[in-house]
Amino acid sequence: MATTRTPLMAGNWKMNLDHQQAISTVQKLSWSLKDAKHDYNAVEVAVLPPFTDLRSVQTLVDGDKLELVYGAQDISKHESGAYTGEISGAMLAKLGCTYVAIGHSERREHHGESDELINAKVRAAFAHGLTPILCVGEGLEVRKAGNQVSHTLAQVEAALADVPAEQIATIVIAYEPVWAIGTGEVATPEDAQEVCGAIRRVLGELCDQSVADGVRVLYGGSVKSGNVAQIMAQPDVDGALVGGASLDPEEFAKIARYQSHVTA
Ligand SMILES: O=C[C@H](O)COP(=O)(O)O
Repeated sequence: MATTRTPLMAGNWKMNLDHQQAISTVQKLSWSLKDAKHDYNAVEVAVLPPFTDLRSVQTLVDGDKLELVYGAQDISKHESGAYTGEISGAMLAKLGCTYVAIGHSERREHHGESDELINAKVRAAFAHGLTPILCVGEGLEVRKAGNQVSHTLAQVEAALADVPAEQIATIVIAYEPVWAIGTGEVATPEDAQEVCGAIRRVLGELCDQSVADGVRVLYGGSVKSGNVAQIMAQPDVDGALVGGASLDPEEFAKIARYQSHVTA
């Protein structure tokens, strides 16, 4: 079935760059993309800075009328109140966020986030008009046992429990094998396709195939300008969630311009 899915390149800065560095990084990124005459309608570009940078990024994006979009790296499941350190969906929406990453493996591992909590966060994001970038993926032991597909699909199903099909239709899912994150060990294009294709199949079972065919499934894990084109050539990979390489605006611009590597 011919389905148009606009690729998304999202840069997850993790706990890097203060609010001044954020401004200069976004400026350099937008200049690089402008110099390359980047078509944002053809490949959407997003950055996910730390919470403390969001107001600065919002001011720059609004002031300079930049076409790139931005989001947060996490969200509270709560609406408001006595939850010290938490950031609500309403706060993120007020800052003009488009996206919010939910369930990143670093939050699952270092902050004990359960599938139940991740499901609550997905529902909180939708309640405030934010688009979740739901992160899923297996660790090395699961991969070695050959259980990467069943493990990842179980995460997807748990995160989307009781989420209506019309919301699932707008979600972004990022498949990030944990063993490939920040290690330089990128999954092969075939590895990425195996799991991304399986994610689309399970979305078809949860909703229907026309919904599944419209959902963007990203790959994340040691993506760089030198390997992005091969990964993007896979039929069920619709973009990348980029960590370390997104801190270098020129490198991230090259990743967003992956099509130029193909035609170069
Ligand atoms: O959110 C991004 C992923 O964790 C990938 O990080 P990485 O590109 O540094 O491997």
